[in-house]
Amino acid sequence: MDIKSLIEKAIEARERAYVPYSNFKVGAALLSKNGNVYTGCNIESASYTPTICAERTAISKAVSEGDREIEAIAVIGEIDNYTYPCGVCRQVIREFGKDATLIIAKNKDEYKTYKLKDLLPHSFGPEDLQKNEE
Ligand SMILES: O=c1ccn([C@H]2C[C@H](O)[C@@H](CO)O2)c(=O)[nH]1
Ligand SMILES: [Zn+2]
Repeated sequence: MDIKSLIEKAIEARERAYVPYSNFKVGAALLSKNGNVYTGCNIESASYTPTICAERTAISKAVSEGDREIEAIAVIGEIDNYTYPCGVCRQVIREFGKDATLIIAKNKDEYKTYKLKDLLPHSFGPEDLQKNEE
């Protein structure tokens, strides 16, 4: 799965966003270390708080299928603008993809790539809790 194909899957998922409140569609496509792709869109709620971002929808699909390791995740929000994952999503990506690559796309041809650690420096993660158990 190349980067462009992953972005195209994120764009397709974006079309399925359920966003009656913000009208801001976001799509994500997660490539697992096993080579599987899981897509996600944001899903809003009339009571607002239960809203789930596109990234976490994709991660929930992967993890609930037993695929726990993120190789890369592509994200696209507003077309022709870069939309970066919110802080909550960065933390959830951290849980399953300490070394993940984030692909932030404007459209199918223009994107930037980052390592999770550069978007969430000095992060707290599962290993930090395990140290406590020793
Ligand atoms: O990276 C992001 C940023 C925002 N949203 C969603 C949440 C909400 O539905 C809408 C506006 O914040 O965009 C995502 O899905 N991913
Ligand atoms: Zn988010």
